[in-house]
Amino acid sequence: MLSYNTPISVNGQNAGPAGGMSARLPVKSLGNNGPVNGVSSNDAVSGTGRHVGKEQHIWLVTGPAGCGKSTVAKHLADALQWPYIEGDEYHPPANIAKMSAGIPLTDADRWDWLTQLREASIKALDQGNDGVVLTCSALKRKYRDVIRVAPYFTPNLHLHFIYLDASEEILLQRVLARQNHYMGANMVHSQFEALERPTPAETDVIPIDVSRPAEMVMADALNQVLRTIDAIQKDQSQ
Ligand SMILES: Nc1ncnc2c1ncn2[C@@H]1O[C@H](COP(=O)(O)OP(=O)(O)OP(=O)(O)O)[C@@H](O)[C@H]1O
Ligand SMILES: O=C(O)[C@H](O)[C@@H](O)[C@H](O)[C@H](O)CO
Repeated sequence: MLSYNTPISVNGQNAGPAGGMSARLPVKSLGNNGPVNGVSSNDAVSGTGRHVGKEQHIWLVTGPAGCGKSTVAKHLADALQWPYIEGDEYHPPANIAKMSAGIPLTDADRWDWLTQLREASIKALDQGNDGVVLTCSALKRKYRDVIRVAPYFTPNLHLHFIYLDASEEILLQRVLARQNHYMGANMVHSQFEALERPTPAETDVIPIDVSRPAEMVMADALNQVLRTIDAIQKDQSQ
């Protein structure tokens, strides 16, 4: 029986770094809904945006608290003019209360949140966007597998993860320096305890070293995204 504790094999989603970076945005018709927090459904077009032969992309920016998910995801969404979904905004109040109190979330606390994020990204694509960028810690392999269900039965939908990699010490410094956030520095260690770094077998994950300055990280992430999309476009046109 398939359970959330059983990693699902990933087939054919080769989103790893690829050659042929384009100087232009590689997507022919970029969606123009602009960055939004909390994508609402649009019944008039729901279901008509997908399955029409164009390539669509979900980019999930992942990593522990303070690694720079929001910073990178906003940059990508702005550059690509795609909707931006902030994963933290989808946590139920009970999860926020727990994290604010310094209590790490459990698997049970995260399942519905992950499913909602997956559904929200699909809604954004149903609205006709060519892609969507979302943030989600996705600390464990089985959490990433929940999102990996999104492109099932939809060959033109491509799911990619960016994993923002830095040491616990660096993230502790960044969270300590941050003001007015429910996730306190006391939570950073528990994030690393839960973390299962993506392995090379997870070929849909692009790791990015975020010990570097933010501008360098954002530029690297955008380059990797453009190269990956470009490679897929070329592959499809052959
Ligand atoms: N490469 C970087 N170098 C230095 N500081 C950074 C870098 N990236 C992000 N920051 C800063 O680190 C802090 C955390 O960044 P950000 O909020 O983007 O992380 P996050 O992963 O979304 O955090 P959380 O999941 O806890 O909401 C912010 O103050 C941000 O300005
Ligand atoms: O899975 C989790 O434990 C949570 O998603 C956290 O990672 C926070 O929501 C996020 O990082 C904000 O600090």
